Amino acid sequence: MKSSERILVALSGGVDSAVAALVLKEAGHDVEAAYMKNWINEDEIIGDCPWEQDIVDARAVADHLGIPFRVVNLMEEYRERVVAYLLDGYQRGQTPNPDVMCNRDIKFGVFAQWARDHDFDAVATGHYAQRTRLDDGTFALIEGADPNKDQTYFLALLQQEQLAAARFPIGHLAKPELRRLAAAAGLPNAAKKDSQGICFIGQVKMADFLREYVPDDPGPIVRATDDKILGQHHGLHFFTLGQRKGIGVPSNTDGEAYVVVGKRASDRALLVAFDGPTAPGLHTTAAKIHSLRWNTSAPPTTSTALEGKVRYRDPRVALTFTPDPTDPTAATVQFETPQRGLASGQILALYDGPRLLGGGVYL
Ligand SMILES: Nc1ncnc2c1ncn2[C@@H]1O[C@H](COP(=O)(O)OP(=O)(O)OP(=O)(O)O)[C@@H](O)[C@H]1O
Repeated sequence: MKSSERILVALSGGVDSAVAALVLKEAGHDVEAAYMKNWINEDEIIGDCPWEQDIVDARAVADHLGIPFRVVNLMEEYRERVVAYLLDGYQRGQTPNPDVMCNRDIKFGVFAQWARDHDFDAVATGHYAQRTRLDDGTFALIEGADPNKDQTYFLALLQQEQLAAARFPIGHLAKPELRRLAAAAGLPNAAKKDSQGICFIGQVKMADFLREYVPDDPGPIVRATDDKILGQHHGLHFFTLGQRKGIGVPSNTDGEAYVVVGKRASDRALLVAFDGPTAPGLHTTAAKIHSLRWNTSAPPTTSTALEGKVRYRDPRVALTFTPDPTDPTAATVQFETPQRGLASGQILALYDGPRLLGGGVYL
């Protein structure tokens, strides 16, 4: 790495990417900033999107740091790559992860290409992840130093070329320390609340988004244990395996709550059962994975003991990874302990200790 690089910081208006820009600037890099604009922000079909305020905040941070700022319009690419994937997944009854795909295809895809085209050496974000150079000159991605904030899960599908041109300047920081740095530097958004949820919908709830874009497709709510019809739902796409909230069927008198345990395509039935270790279909020890991508140059070629995060914020769990001998993008994983609610379309991130190796999608 050159001692001083020309780096484009993806500035969201939030405090994490603001401190990312600050850290790089203080390290002597030639730093510029860009806000990515996505289509949903522009359409403003649903609710109150904070994107205009985010741009104001991002610009104020850039001004404060004295770095150039622009808005990069990626609405078309976003619609094609992330929103289409999201809607298609939900329509097929799956649980897609737009954040992971946004990172793979937009931030470290078209946005990174935009940066290359404009002579930047790298793109930096405010993700809590640590990138280190290995002896062979390749890069490894290690969990963020703050265990409560680690975001490597969302970077599970990045490949080595993407890591090579990525920078994560805040990965070594704990959030309280980052806030202190932001305040000490007088960053105008030092006390701004953390954003929640997926990168393009902002504060909009996924259910509201789906109501707008996916037609209702009603069917029965059926108890899996005895096939009793308990009610009606508006569409299977509103539900995910393991979901308890918003099913619309009351608990029984013992206070046992219903949980989604499956979807039956033939009659569009939402299958539910009382939540617990014996709920049929809720817990699994084995899963098939497809669309695997690795950031390591040596992905496992035989059955290998690894760890995995089955969802963001879950701890790493032990598993045996067995590659499909005929398809390098497919595998089977066997978990040491049963895992709850592994929905088709969700992402499995694969780790060797704190090092993220890659990830794939549940079949
Ligand atoms: N609209 C956007 N424009 C530019 N960069 C963005 C945008 N949305 C997200 N990012 C980048 O991706 C990183 C992770 O995004 P995420 O939505 O998880 O935000 P976050 O962790 O709350 O960070 P921040 O505090 O910077 O918003 C951000 O730190 C930022 O670098």
